[in-house]
Amino acid sequence: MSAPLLRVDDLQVQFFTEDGVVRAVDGISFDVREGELVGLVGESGAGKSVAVSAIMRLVESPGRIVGGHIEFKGETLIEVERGDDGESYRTDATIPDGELRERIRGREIAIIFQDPMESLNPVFTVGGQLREFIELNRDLSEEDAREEAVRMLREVGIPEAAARYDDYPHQFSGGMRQRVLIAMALACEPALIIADEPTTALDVTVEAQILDLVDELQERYDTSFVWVTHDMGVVAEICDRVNVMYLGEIVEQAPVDDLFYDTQHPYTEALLDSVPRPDETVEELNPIKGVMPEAINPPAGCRFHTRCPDAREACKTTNPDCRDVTDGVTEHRAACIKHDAFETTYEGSPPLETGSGGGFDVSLSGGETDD
Ligand SMILES: Nc1ncnc2c1ncn2[C@@H]1O[C@H](COP(=O)(O)OP(=O)(O)OP(=O)(O)O)[C@@H](O)[C@H]1O
Ligand code: NI
Repeated sequence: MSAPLLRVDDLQVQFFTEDGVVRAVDGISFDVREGELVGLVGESGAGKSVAVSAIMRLVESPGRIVGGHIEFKGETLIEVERGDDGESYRTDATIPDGELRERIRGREIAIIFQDPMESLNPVFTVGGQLREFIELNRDLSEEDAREEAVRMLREVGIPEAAARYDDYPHQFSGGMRQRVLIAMALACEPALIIADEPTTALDVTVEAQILDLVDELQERYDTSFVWVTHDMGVVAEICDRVNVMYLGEIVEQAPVDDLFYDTQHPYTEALLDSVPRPDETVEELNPIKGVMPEAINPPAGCRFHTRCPDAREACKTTNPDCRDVTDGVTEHRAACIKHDAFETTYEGSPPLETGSGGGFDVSLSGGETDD
């Protein structure tokens, strides 16, 4: 098998706040192969956005990448090691800031955010912004860049693209603005697009259109994607492989079908039970019990044990790594000591009372209760 396009190895990102250190991303590893669409899914606060912004070294202060190694096409986007003094520092293998900005960002790796208004400038026309971006990044003349911009707008399904070229962002609907951002992301034909909940703010019909578009474009351009979402329906529809995050860690990692039909982690099970599934009609949805604990002071042992229906005494002390729990062929990993792959005392350990009493139910959309 060829080397992955993107390899994230033991990434750790922390925020140094007045209240203490937030372990937002706490040692995650995953990779993305050519042409693959890889999902990053989990509740609000799991660390999804921080993880993807670390790939482009866009973590904002007081946050810092304090450990790990990220490789893209064999180049080191970042490598952080801990020195003898306990401080973390970038190794010499890490490519310099200027090079990352000029050679990688936008050209090789593009990012699409949830809110297009944050990425589009309201005082310039949509077409003008797209044209300028193409001109800057692809060494085209103004005229050629303009033509290319119109072509890209057409490509992402903007009706009457040439006529809409001179419109301002506010004259576009939310879905149309998101299409413009996709056009901008695709404009340099990057090898990888990182999308952080780009459809979350859209209504379901528009979301479905955008997801179809992404599917189609992915096939045509063979672009790889990292797709951040809290929506298992979106995962089912577009992902090839999936990473499930909980409190800064990846708890399950699998090809999408295995994740749905051969679920190995109780948190993933809970996630699947809490949302309507495309493949099943259920009488009633079961929201995940309890509130996700704070990343500033995560529970000892398995971080999910405070809400886990399968939790036992042993789960209070062992924080399992994410390891192969099935046949070793499908690359299906989970971080749960109930599996034989973990030689622990789980079997003989007494069950824990969790989740069921008190607390309140959380929905995936970010802490609102559904009442
Ligand atoms: N600037 C910041 N300062 C302090 N803590 C932060 C900062 N940004 C993020 N965090 C913390 O990092 C953790 C991960 O946040 P992140 O935004 O990555 O979650 P997420 O999975 O993307 O959630 P959502 O689905 O709501 O977007 C959270 O505990 C969050 O409070
Ligand atoms: Ni986020």
